[in-house]
Parts: sequence; C-alpha cells; structure tokens
Amino acid sequence: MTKQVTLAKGLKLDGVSIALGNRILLAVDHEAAPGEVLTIMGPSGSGKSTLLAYVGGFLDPAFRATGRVFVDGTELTALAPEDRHAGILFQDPLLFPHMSVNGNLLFAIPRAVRGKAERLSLATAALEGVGLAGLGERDPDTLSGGQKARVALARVLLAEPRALLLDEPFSKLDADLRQQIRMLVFAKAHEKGLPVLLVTHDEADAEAAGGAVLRIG
Ligand SMILES: Nc1ncnc2c1ncn2[C@@H]1O[C@H](COP(=O)(O)OP(=O)(O)OP(=O)(O)O)[C@@H](O)[C@H]1O
Repeated sequence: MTKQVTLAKGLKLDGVSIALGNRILLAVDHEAAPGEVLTIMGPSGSGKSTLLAYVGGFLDPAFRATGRVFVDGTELTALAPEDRHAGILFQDPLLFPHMSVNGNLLFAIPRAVRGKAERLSLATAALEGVGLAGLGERDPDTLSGGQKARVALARVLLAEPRALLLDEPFSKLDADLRQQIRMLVFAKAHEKGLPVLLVTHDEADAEAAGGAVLRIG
C-alpha cells in the first residue's frame, strides 16, 4: 500500500535512494518548510548534484533511483520533467548571450501570460526586484559577475518555479558578493514561500541558509 504523505506545504524527500551500479550513493528522508533552505553537503562525488537531478527530473539513466519527492503535497517524481517546474541555478549563470537581459527574462515567462505589455512589465518588475532596474536593454556580456547572478535569479523566478534547486550558485563569487547574492536568493525564496535545496561546500553558506543541513557521503 502507498504510504500516506501528510506534509501539506514545503518539500518532502520520502525515502529517496539513489544507486550507481550495485553501490547505494545516497539515501535521504527529509522535510523542509516553504521558504526553508535545506542545505546538502558532502564530499566531492557523494551525489549532491545527482540528488538535485533526481528532484528536477534530469537524472542520468546510469543511476537507479527510488523514493518520492513532494512539493506542497504534489508528487514531483510522478510528473514529467517539464511539468515539475523546478527552478535551477548552477555555478554559471548561463544567460543566453545572444539575447538582451530583457530577452533572457521574457524567455522565462510562462506562455500562458500572453500580453506583450504584461510580459514586459513582469520582466521589468523582476529586474527591479533583484536591484537591476534599467538594465533590461544591456547585453549579458557587459554585466559584472554579481549582476549576471542577479539576472539569473530574476529569470528563474519569472518561470514561476515550485521549488529552487541551487547547485553551488555562489561559488564563483568573491566573499562580499557571495554574501549579498545568497541573502537575496534566500529572501526571494522566503518571500515566495519556495522550498530550496542548496548544494554547497561552504559552511558559511549553510549557516546563512539557516535551515537544516543534510550531510551525505
Ligand atoms: N552520468 C554518469 N554516469 C556514471 N556516473 C556518474 C554520472 N554522473 C555522475 N556520476 C558519478 O556519480 C557520483 C556522484 O556525482 P555528483 O556529481 O552527484 O557528485 P557531487 O557530490 O555533486 O560532487 P561535486 O561536489 O564534486 O560536484 C560521482 O562518483 C560521479 O562520478
């Protein structure tokens, strides 16, 4: 019989186990509240990115995974990857270089938002929300590292994610900037009630995140 899941809001990793060949890479069971950052730490190769891939629906077929992942009571693992709406940030902001900042932002807005003016106003508000008002026409290559990270955050939020999956997104930023950007990311997640899975090697990130720390490996 299927186990009942009682968590109504937030993220639940329900008996998640991932194996590579005959080796169990990781086994986790955890719940995180909406807006809570669940930090995942562990040595290189312990499976941190693999866990994010399982949640997001892009796990390489070389792995065997079992267990269920819920966000706000919806089982993500029962949905196709494109229906999971996981917002992902990597080390690199991965902005589209051939589009302006606004182009990058407009690209992320769901197609259900049809009006051109409405789309532009959402993009403008998102840019303002990350402290970059007025930079919409800029080419991403002309932005600083911190500004690129802010655009990447605005873009991921515009896609209306159910949860944020962060794979060492602050690791290329220097200390001051790192602190600014991570506080901005955590504040936005909290404001929008988004659960967050944060992969990091940095204890200061985990401390700033303020939530539980899952140590694997
Ligand atoms: N496509 C794949 N096929 C086979 N093995 C893989 C594949 N992708 C990753 N691995 C292996 O799975 C293990 C977990 O990798 P993963 O990238 O999740 O580790 P990680 O904890 O995120 O490491 P790091 O901190 O170095 O980023 C590693 O041993 C890695 O070599």
